[in-house]
Amino acid sequence: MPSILDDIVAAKRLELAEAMQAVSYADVEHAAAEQPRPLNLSGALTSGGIRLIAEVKKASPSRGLLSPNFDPVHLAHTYVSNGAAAISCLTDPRFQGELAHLSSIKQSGASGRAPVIRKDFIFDPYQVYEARAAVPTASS
Ligand SMILES: O=P(O)(O)OC[C@@H](O)[C@@H](O)c1c[nH]c2ccccc12
Repeated sequence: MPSILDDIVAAKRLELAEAMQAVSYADVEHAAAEQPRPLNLSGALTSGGIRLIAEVKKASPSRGLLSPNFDPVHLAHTYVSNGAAAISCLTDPRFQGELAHLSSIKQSGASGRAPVIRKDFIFDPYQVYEARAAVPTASS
């Protein structure tokens, strides 16, 4: 019997195929390579004391809508201002996440204050390049 993860991965494979139709592997790889060097995540998490990764998450399948007035940029800056060591941004549609949330957080300058990472079901390097590219590369 397929588990929920099997269903999610099947859906993700379709989403990935669509994204690759819209932006080629070579283009997303190139866009990622153009980005400035990211902040050091492992350094941010090992610099002493309790280090927290704060999550930008609008909703979840188990809990429903978590943040009705969801503002990813505002949330990210609030987290950093209050001491978060890093920001994790959900980009999966089952969590009402979008790649655009990650992009807007990065473009707001938050990624200069703390490392910003993509939280999603990652199984292809293309998705890592998408996360590095500043502009949304998929029709999300
Ligand atoms: O809010 P929930 O439904 O309890 O989910 C938590 C956790 O499973 C979820 O945040 C998570 C863990 N790993 C992931 C990978 C991708 C997307 C989401 C996730």
